[in-house]
Amino acid sequence: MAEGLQVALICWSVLLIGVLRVLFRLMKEMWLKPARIRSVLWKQGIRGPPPSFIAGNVPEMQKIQSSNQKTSDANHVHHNWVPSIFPYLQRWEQLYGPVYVYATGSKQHLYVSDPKLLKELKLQNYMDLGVPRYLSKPLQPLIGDSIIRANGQDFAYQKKVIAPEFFLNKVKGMICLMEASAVTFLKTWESRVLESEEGVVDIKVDEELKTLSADIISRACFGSSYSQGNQIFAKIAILQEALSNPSLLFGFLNFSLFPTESEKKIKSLRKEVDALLLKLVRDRQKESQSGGTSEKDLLQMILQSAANNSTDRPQQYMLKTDQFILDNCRSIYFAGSETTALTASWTLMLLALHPEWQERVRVEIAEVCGDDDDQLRQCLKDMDNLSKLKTLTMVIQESLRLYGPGVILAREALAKMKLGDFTVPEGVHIWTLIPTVHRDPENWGPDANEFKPERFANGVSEACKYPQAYVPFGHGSRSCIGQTFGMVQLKIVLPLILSKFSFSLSPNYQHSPVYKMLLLPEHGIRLLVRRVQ
Ligand code: HEM
Repeated sequence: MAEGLQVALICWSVLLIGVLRVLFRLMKEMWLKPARIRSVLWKQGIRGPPPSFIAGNVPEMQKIQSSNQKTSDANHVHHNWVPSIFPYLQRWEQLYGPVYVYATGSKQHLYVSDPKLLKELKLQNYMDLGVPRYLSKPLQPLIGDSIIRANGQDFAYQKKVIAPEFFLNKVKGMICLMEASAVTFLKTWESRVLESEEGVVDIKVDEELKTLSADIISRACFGSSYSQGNQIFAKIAILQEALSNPSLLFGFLNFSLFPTESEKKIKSLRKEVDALLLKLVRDRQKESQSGGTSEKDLLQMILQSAANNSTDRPQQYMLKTDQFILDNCRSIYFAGSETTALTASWTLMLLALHPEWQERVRVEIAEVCGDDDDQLRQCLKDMDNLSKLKTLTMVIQESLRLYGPGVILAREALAKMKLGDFTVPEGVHIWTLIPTVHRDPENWGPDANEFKPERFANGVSEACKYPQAYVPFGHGSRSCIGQTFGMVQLKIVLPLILSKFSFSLSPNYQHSPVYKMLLLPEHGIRLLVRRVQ
């Protein structure tokens, strides 16, 4: 009997110790650690909205968001739409200045829009500063463990393998495919305009340019197998849509014990995509082994590069070359396709609003490349001619300032680090809202919310006081690896479009930029398209 009591006592004690340990761990993660981080930041003079226990500032964020009525005036397109997407970030910036701290649950975030600190952020080493793990985890079905999600040594390895495939010398080799794809695409617009009664058609240009951009990236990735690539990318686009939930940003997701319908759909789409991609990879490997491929597309380059760099490959990729390739193919489509299409679409919307700039760009294209269609096509294949398109470059730069598709720069301090005079504890997430820094009147002047491409006449360094705060492609070691590819694509596609068509806003256009991982036009960009006289 006494023995039984003893055993029961031991069991209860073990259970109690277990429960206490779990409680202590929860307390540490939910309260002590966040409180310590906040106190470190607080002692350095960094303030912010007071968080509540467990939820942090989430209730306040939801309250500000829901009280923020979206004003959309169909007759007036205003470029200061920023308060409508993250109103709390703006409100807190007004209250606490360009550097402040806030919390979502136990996660501590440092908001930074001070240009001097942006410069410091740019200089940080990738070992100290990476992409937030909680943020990239839900995107795993899309980006896997690719370069977009990798941190530390893993990131360094992936960047070494992939980034060189997007250097200028490689992009030069892709100009012909960009041009060919755009010319084929524009034939459909030509016949629609021709067949219309009054020579004008109302087109949702963002939807259609998305198809063009996907076709270009598919040709760049898969060469002659691009039509299979297009099918795969169409499925990836659905996957991306299924994952685009803005609340991912702050990690306050709905928790469910069982997989939801949407999670099941995401899983099965991912399986389908990977099976199709793997077939392409296998076919290519077989062709290579039989010495039968002369393809120089991205898939081939990544296959070769992955093989050549196998000695310094991190352990987790030793047995997973296939996974490495699949993850990066999905990621390149995700990062490169819609971003470029959106930039082209917002640029056309701005040019539709500003016919004088539309005409200036058209005149420049004629001056550099001549009026004839064939002449233009030849001219655009020469990189030197692309760099002569100064007015077009200014227009694209201004469009990226006001409507850059990338909205958030997010980082996580992977170790305790120095940021200017501040010490940032490990685990802090650092945020910059790109459209806010692109509209800072202190940096850009009182006309910061106006479309004025002339501000870029002498380059970015002369356009504003702090050029480091112009970040449409991000900054530092994590900046966009596809910047050259994207810019070259825009400088080929836009001249081909503008030399043939003129644009004005459709009466059906409703100006409503929204955030869904990228800056999207909620109701599409509807423009009236006519043949240039
Ligand atoms: C106009 C077009 C584009 C814009 C505005 C754009 C913008 C951006 C931005 C803002 C980032 C985040 C950078 C940061 O956090 O500092 C990024 C990252 C990235 N972009 Fe782009 N991008 C464009 C086109 C492309 C293209 C064409 C590709 C590939 C073909 C590409 C591939 C990537 C990749 C792989 C990353 C992740 C880099 C990393 O995590 O280190 N992007 N891009």
